[in-house]
Amino acid sequence: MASAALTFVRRLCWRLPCGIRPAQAVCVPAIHLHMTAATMQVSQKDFQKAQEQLKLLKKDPGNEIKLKLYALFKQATEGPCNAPKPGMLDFVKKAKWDAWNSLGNLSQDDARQKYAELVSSLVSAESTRQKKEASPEEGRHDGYETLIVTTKNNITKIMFNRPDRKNAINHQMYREIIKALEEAGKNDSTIAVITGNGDYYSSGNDLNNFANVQPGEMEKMAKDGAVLLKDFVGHFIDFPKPLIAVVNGPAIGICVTILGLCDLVYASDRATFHSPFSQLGQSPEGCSSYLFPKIMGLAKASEMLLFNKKLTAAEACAQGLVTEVFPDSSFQKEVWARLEAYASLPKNSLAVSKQLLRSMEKEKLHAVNSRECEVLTERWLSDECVNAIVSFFQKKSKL
Ligand SMILES: CCC/C=C/C(=O)SCCNC(=O)CCNC(=O)[C@H](O)C(C)(C)COP(=O)([O-])OP(=O)([O-])OC[C@H]1O[C@@H](n2cnc3c(N)ncnc32)[C@H](O)[C@@H]1OP(=O)([O-])[O-]
Repeated sequence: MASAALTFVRRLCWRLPCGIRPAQAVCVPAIHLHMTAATMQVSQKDFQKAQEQLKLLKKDPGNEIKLKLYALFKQATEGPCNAPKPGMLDFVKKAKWDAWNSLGNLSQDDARQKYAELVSSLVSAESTRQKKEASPEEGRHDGYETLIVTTKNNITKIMFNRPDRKNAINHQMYREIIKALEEAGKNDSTIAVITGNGDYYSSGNDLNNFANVQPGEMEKMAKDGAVLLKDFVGHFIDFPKPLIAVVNGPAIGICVTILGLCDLVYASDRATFHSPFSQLGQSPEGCSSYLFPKIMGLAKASEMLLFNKKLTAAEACAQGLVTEVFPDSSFQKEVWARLEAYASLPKNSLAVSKQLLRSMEKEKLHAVNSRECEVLTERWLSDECVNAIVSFFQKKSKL
């Protein structure tokens, strides 16, 4: 059962990003009769230009936008949805049909207009992003695709940088975080800071990590995943300098549990803390099964780790997981001013003091990490876990 369901996930993941290519996949039929020749010409020209521009986009705009484009294209070229509704189990066709059908009686002229506007906003967002990337931030480290890593004013900042995926952590990002921690541990910086780019801190493990699994390779996927996770958490346990989490928005799963291994956690009042392991058929990691009861007491830890309770920033602070909460409007300014002051303190004194606070627990934490990864290896092969992931990809469940 588990393997059949994952095969389905693989099919969906392959088809959703590539399957909806509005400008390329659907040919443009004859122009509409109810418009005047002049409006028709201008609108049709813009519409065709938009289709050409769409093909030139370098970055995948994501399934939601692709569905919108698909729907507007169909409406613009064929009018209101007249196709028969696909069966419930044909998820991709159903998502496309729903998007088209949701446009109701929008006129073809308006659909063309909206299509052109949407493409224009995507083109301009891409051009802004490219300009930003062309003038790299001072002190930026090379060699990262999923992170922005900089060292400035004695601070190495490791920023999750997949904002269009809510900073979900894919395999590449796990490996890059490991590399960034190794660099930050050895370089001249006094402290290291982890934060997120965009509205989320991170939505946790990227569920696509489970998607591209061939039938018969599930056990290998689970074992390899556990090896990577153990190494990832191990680098947090062994990190030699003060490590500070700047939680700019909602945090989910693995990026919540590893907060217990950070030395300070500063949070915006927009942040939330959610570790929905049983909901996903999984189990706690990041040493949270040991550290959360120590930090907040067994009763509160159980509410979070067994029963998926999502905490507000204020609740997380009251329970000791977060050091201090700041209003979102002044969050970056206040926190970075404070961090710059900390980073001017004597570097070696901070490092040895951190070791005094943490070193007695290190052996225990590595043992907990190993055990948590063993349990997760089994969980990832369970029907409970596979069904939860399939359900996410069917868009039936969001947290
Ligand atoms: C390894 C050890 C064990 C780990 C444990 C954990 O971390 S457990 C915790 C595991 N984490 C979860 O279970 C969280 C699952 N995610 C969610 O429940 C929701 O996405 C949300 C509540 C985070 C944001 O809802 P929203 O309506 O504000 O935004 P949106 O949904 O439109 O998101 C934009 C795009 O990003 C995509 N994307 C986002 N996160 C993930 C992800 N983790 N994975 C993959 N994709 C993800 C999303 O599909 C969408 O893509 P599309 O359609 O444009 O191609």
